[in-house]
Amino acid sequence: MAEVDHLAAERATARFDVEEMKVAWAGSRHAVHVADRMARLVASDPVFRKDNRTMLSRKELFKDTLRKAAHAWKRIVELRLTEEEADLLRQYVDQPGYVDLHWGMFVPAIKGQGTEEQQHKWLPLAYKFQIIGCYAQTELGHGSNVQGLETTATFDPKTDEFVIHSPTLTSSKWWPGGLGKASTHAVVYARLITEGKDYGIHGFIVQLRSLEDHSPLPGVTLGDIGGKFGSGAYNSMDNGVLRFDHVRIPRDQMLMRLSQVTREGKYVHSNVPKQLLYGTMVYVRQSIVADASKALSRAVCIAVRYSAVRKQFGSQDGGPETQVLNYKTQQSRLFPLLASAYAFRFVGDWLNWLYTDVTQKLEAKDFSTLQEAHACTAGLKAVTTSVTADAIEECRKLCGGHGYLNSSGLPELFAVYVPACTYEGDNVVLLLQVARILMKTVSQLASGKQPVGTMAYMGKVQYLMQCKSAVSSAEDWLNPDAIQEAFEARALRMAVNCAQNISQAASQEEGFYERSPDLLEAAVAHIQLIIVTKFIEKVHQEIPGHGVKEQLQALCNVYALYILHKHLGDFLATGCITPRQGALANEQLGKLYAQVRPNAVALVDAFNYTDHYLGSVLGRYDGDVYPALYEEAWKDPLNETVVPEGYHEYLRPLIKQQQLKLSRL
Ligand SMILES: CCCCC/C=C\C/C=C\C/C=C\CC/C=C/C(=O)SCCNC(=O)CCNC(=O)[C@H](O)C(C)(C)COP(=O)(O)OP(=O)(O)OC[C@H]1O[C@@H](n2cnc3c(N)ncnc32)[C@H](O)[C@@H]1OP(=O)(O)O
Ligand SMILES: Cc1cc2nc3c(=O)[nH]c(=O)nc-3n(C[C@H](O)[C@H](O)[C@H](O)COP(=O)(O)OP(=O)(O)OC[C@H]3O[C@@H](n4cnc5c(N)ncnc54)[C@H](O)[C@@H]3O)c2cc1C
Repeated sequence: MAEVDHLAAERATARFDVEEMKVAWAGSRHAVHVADRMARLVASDPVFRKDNRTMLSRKELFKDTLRKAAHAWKRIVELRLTEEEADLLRQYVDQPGYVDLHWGMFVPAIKGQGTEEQQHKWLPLAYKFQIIGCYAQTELGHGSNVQGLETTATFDPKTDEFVIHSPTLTSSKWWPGGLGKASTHAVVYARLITEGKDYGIHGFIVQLRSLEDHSPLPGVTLGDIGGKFGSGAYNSMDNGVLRFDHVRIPRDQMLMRLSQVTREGKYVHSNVPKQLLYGTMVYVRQSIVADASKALSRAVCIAVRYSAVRKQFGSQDGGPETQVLNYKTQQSRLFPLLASAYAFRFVGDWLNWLYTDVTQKLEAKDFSTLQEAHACTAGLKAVTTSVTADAIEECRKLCGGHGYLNSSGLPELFAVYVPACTYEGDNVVLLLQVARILMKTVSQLASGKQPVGTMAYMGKVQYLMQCKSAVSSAEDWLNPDAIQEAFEARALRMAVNCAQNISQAASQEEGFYERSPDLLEAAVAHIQLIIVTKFIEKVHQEIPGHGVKEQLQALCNVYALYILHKHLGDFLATGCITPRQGALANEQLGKLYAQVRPNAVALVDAFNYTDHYLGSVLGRYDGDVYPALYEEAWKDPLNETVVPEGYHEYLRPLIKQQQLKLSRL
C-alpha cells in the first residue's frame, strides 16, 4: 500500500464497497485471493522485472522471455501450484512467449483431437515440458482460408508412415508462435492424402527439433519470421516459418479422434461433424474474449487514475486547476470504455460457461449447440478485440503527451494487443461467419423453425419487426426492458433487411458477397445485443456488497446507451426509435456519467491490479505520477552518458563548421 495516497480523496468519494466489487469482477472470493497471491508473487520477484523491456534488443528480449518462462516453471514446481494458480502466475508475468502456445494451443489440440491413447502418450510429456509444442496451421499463402492450406501429409502404406511435405513456397508454415526458436514439436495442419485421394485438412504431431541439441531434424527448415510492430511488445514471441522436405512420421501421429487412416491406408471418418477439427480455435477464441477485458481494464485503469491526477486550466477566478477527469469530454470518452471493460468481463464469463456446456454436450455426442458456440466465440472474439484495440489507443490519447511515453505502459500494451484483431481469425472473416449463421436463421423463420440460444429473440419476428419504443423521458432509458427491446429490434431488422436484399440477387452467394459490408454491421448489432443482454442478466442476479449492484447497474446502462448513441444511425434507419428518443438516450447518458464520476477511481481499483502488472507510471496506485515520470526518464540508455555517442563524429564538426563560417563573416 502506498505511503502517500494522492488519490485518497477520489477513493473517499466512492459510494460502494470496493472489496465486494473485486469479488464481482473476479467471479468469487476465492478467485480474488488466488489472483492476489499470484500477482504479488510475480511482482516481488526480480526475475519478473519488466520495466526495462522496451529498451532490450530483440535477442536480449527473447532470452529474457526464455529466462522468465524457465523461472516461472521452476516456481510453479517448487510451490506445487495448482493449474489455476499456474495459469494466473503466467498471466501476471505478462510477457508473450512460447509457453502461451504450448499450454494454450498445443495441449488443447491434442486433448481435443487426439485419441485417448494419443493423449496418454503425448500429454504427460507436454505437461512436464519434456517436449515443447506449438500450433502450426497458418501458411505464407493462406491463413483465413483453412481449406486452402497446401502442406501435404501423404500416407505411405509400405512403411506405415505419413510423408509431410511443403510443395510450394506459399505452403511454408508462417506465423505459429513458439515455432521460430523454442518448440521441439508442432501440431501441423496438412492435407491428408491416402489411396490417391485428398481428404482435406487434418492435424499431425510432428517433431521438429532434436531433444538432445535442439537442431532441426532432417528435412525440416525453420526459423523466426522477423521483428514485429512496436518495441518490446509481441517481439518476445518467436513467430516462425517452417518447411518440410518429405519428412516421415509414424501413422499414429495423425490426430485420430475425429477420423483415422487404417494400416492399409483406408480413410475412416467417425460419425461427427467435420468442424470439430476447428475445436482448438473455438477454445482459444473464448479465452481471447476473457483476455480482452483484462487488456481493456488495464488501459482504462491507467487512464482513469491519471485523469484524476492530471490537472489542466484553472477556474475563472484563479482557483485551483481542474482535474481532467472532471471535463465532460474526458468522461464521455473514458466512462464508456470503463463500462465496456465490465461488460466484456461478464460476457467472457458467460462465454466460458457456454463453451464448457457445449464441450460436455459434444462428449455426449450431442452436436446441436456447435453452431451456437461457433457464432458466439467468433463474433464475441471479433467485437471485443476490435473495441479493445481501439480503446487502448483512445486511453493513450486520454493521457495526453505522457501517454505516448513507453513508461506509461500504453504503447506496449497497444502493440501487444492489436494482433488480437487478426490472430485466431481475422475479425472481418469471423463476423462474416456470424452473418452467415444469421442469414441461415432468418431464412428458416418462415418455415416456423424456432431459433434457440442467443438467436432465440429472432423467434419474436412478428413483434420485433413492427414494435415502437415506448420511451418518453430520459429516465425511461433506465428500464432494461426498453433497452433490450430496442437492441433486439435493431439486430433483427438489420438481419432481415440484409436477407431481403440478398434474396434479390442472382444467387445467394452473389447476394452475400455484394451485401457483405451490411452483413458485417448486422453481425456487430447481433453481438452487441448479446453483450448487453448478458450484462443485464448479470445485474439481475443477487450481488452482495454495499452499492455494488447499483454501480454495475449504472455501468450496464452506460454501456448500452453509449452503444445506442454511437450506432444511432442503425436504430433510426431501422425505425426502432425516433430521433427524439435517441436524444433522450444521450441525455440519460450524461446523467449516468455524473453518477460514475465519484466512483471512477474505485471502479478501476476493483480490478485489483498490482503496479507491476499495470507497468505504468501514470497508472500507479498511489497516483504519485510526476516523480515517477521524472525518474523513469533518467533510466533511458540515452541518458547513460551526458554527452551522447556520436557527438564527436557528427555534432561537434557541424557546430564547429557553423562557428567557422560565422567567424569568417
Ligand atoms: C494461445 C493462447 C491461449 C490463451 C488465450 C488467452 C489469451 C490470448 C492471448 C494471447 C494469444 C496468443 C497467441 C495467439 C495465437 C494465435 C494462433 C492462431 O492464430 S492459430 C490460426 C487461427 N486461424 C484461424 O482462425 C483461421 C480463420 N479461419 C477459419 O476459422 C475458417 O477457415 C473459416 C473462416 C471459419 C471458414 O472455414 P471453412 O471451412 O471454409 O468453412 P465455411 O465458411 O464453408 O463453413 C463450413 C461450415 O462450418 C461451420 N464452421 C466454421 N468454423 C467453425 C468452427 N470453428 N466451429 C464450428 N463450426 C464451424 C460454418 O458455420 C459452416 O457451417 P454450415 O455448413 O453453414 O452449417
Ligand atoms: C501475432 C500473430 C500470431 C499468430 N499466431 C499463430 C499461430 O500460433 N499459429 C497459426 O497457425 N497462426 C498464427 N497466426 C496467423 C493468424 O491466425 C492469421 O494471420 C489470421 O488467421 C489471418 O489470416 P491471414 O493472415 O491469412 O489474413 P488474410 O485472410 O490474408 O486477410 C487479409 C485481409 O483480407 C480480408 N479477407 C480475407 N478473407 C476475406 C473474406 N472471405 N471476405 C472479406 N474479407 C476477407 C481480411 O479481412 C483482411 O483485411 C498468427 C498471426 C499473428 C498476427
